[in-house]
Amino acid sequence: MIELVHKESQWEILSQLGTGSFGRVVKAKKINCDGTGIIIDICAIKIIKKSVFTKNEIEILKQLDHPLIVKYYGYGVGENDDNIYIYMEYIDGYPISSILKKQPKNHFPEDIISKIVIDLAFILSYIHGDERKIIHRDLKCDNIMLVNDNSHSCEANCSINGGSAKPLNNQLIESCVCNLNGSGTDENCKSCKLNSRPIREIQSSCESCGSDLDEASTSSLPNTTKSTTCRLINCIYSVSKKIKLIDFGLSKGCDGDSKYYSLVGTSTHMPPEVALRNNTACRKSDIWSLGCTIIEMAGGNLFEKDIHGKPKIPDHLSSSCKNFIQRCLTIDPTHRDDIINLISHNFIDRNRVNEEVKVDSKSKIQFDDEFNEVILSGDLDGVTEVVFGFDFNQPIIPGTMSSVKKIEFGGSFNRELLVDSLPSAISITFGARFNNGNKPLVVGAIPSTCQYLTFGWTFNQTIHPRCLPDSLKQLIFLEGGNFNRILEVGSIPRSVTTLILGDYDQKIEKGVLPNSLTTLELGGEFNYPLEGCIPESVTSLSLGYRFNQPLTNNCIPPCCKILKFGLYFNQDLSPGILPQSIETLMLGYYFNKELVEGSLPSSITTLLYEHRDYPKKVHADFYELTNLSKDLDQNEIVPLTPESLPESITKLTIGKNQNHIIAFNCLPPDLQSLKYHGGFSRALIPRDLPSSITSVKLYNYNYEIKKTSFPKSVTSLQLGSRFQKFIQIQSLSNLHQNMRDLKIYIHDDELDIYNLEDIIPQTITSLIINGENIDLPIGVEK
Ligand SMILES: Nc1ncnc2c1ncn2[C@@H]1O[C@H](COP(=O)(O)OP(=O)(O)OP(=O)(O)O)[C@@H](O)[C@H]1O
Repeated sequence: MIELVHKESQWEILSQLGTGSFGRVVKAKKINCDGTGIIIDICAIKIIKKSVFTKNEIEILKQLDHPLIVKYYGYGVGENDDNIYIYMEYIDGYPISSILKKQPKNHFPEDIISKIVIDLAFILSYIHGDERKIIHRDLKCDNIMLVNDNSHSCEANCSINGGSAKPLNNQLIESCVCNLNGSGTDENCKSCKLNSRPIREIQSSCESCGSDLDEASTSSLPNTTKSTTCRLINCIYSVSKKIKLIDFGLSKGCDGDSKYYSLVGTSTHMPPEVALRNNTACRKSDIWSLGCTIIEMAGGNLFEKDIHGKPKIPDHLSSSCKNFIQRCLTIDPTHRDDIINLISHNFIDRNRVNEEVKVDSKSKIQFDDEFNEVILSGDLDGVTEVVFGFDFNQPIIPGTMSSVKKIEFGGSFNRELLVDSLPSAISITFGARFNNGNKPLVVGAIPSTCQYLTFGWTFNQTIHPRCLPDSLKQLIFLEGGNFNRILEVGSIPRSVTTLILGDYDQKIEKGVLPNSLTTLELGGEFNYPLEGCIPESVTSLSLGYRFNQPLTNNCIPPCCKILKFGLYFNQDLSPGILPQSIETLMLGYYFNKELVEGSLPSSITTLLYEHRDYPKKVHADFYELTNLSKDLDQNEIVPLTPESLPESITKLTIGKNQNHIIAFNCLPPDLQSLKYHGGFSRALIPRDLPSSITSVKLYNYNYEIKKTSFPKSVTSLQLGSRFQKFIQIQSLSNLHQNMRDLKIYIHDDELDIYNLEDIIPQTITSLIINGENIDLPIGVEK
């Protein structure tokens, strides 16, 4: 790393941007470029005392190059002082925590929260990704800057409200240079026009239109220049569409999911595993902080905790937003979603579509199921989202839906889609009976704006090359649907990243699937060799229940991370067949081949073994399957052995086949989560489970629980299932003191909760019995 000498004479300090616990940040201009290597003009400089400086922040920053992350330029050692100067991109904007303070009720509207969360999800997936493996460790509103993009003006926005618009001017609210010693603004400074205004305080009036931002305060501005609707966040959001993440001072690189013990971060946003220093902190610790950051943006009080120690989720949020937060706030990090899972959560997905859809207008029309009249010109002017009910089956006349960006048809619609009938649609979803009036789609019927296209069960028309637009990102033929036409090269546009081919039952020729694909699901019936047909770009591949073809070298794409086989797959997995990129592997119920050492790549962290999925069509075959499983002779079962499970596995799910017994004392050494649908043939003994394990689900275990049955690391336990009730209830009192979450299934007639009062350990903070949440402590109402 090149270490420069920071010469004060070369820099003109323009203003102070902020202070933090490690130092201060200033905006500065390079006035003398003399070959020091720094070529940027204006930048932000973080000034830190050498005594508290670690190279950590710069080691991390130099690995990052992302439009939503502050850019790092270099660092210098003070020529005449004992400071370190970190040169970074100057971000013209505000920390969103400051903007929040000026929002009514200190919260952002949910649509703005969702935009910020989408950006944060992209940032986290970038830093957490395997190429970088970086944990930020201090995610919070203070460290997220809302960027003010001066290339636009909010003049139009403000003048609508009668304001005297002027461009946003950041200089106005930065503190005077007299404050550069970091001691706070100098009230006596003659040149300081801002007097003792706190550093980077956001004004209480909108800078753009002068309107009062605080409803309660009285403004000296005449009424004519006041805008009641213009709020700073709206002004900024109308001119800026992005955030930037700053402050990597506490960040850490992690190898794989290496753990850490240090107590770092901000207490309000700190995940339990960091507070407990129990060495389970990992990339998912940022996910907890993400949940807290959303609560912060939604005006929640992070000090208000529920009985599990989780911050309370504000009531006013939508159910999908609440669910998203709940998933971030899962106590046990092994059960907490990672960012890849969260990106496909409907809070992000729905809003990602909506963000693109609701560019200008807010209007949505949902018709009743009985509505079935022709839409005439002018009926839907300005409407951006239309949802038709079940009965609607009228032709769409070109010119009647010019503003519609998102459209969903109900079950009956089966009219031919005419060219230009949906000229601006971004998302189109057809219902169950749609088959384009039983004619092939013509070029232009699906508009060149369309990015998300879903066909229902009936659709089965040839898709001619170039018939679908190059704008398309996601193409879905529903599972169990009829679509089964041979796809030609060019049928699937080169822009598509997600393709779900419902029940497709055709061989796929080389080159048919474009290289843009990252997610591919080949439906239930598909059972053809994969060789050459799956593009190398695919990172998530799901094969349907019927697939059972031998795998050849390189037939699985080399960067594939998620690989799912369905029910019937039972082919040799010789070492090297599966690429070293796979992190999640699902092997179906009938998989019964020997797994030798190296069969499963050592990149796997999650293994679902003997998985039994229930796609619609499988129901028809259910009896066939049940009989087959009965026919399996115990001797024919190939057991899992310690050699067959790579040490990298942290999550293991084993299916229902009771004969698949593994040597428990040889489970992978870092295993964190075990879900076992089968039954044990003996009681657990102390060395059965590794001491890394935190979550155990035993769907069919009926031995007495001993004090040593579970290692002290286990904090979450499920005993029994709906079909296999747990009967050794008295022995639950032997559960150790670290146990927090307990889920049990017992016979209803044994269920007198108050009898459990003396049995369930007091340390349990979450108790679910037969699917019901039980209020704790038990017996309080007695
Ligand atoms: N690149 C930048 N451009 C503009 N302003 C910045 C930049 N970096 C930091 N700031 C401002 O300076 C403040 C302090 O920066 P930062 O959070 O990086 O410092 P810190 O000493 O690490 O703080 P903390 O106490 O949160 O760890 C930020 O809240 C922000 O307002």
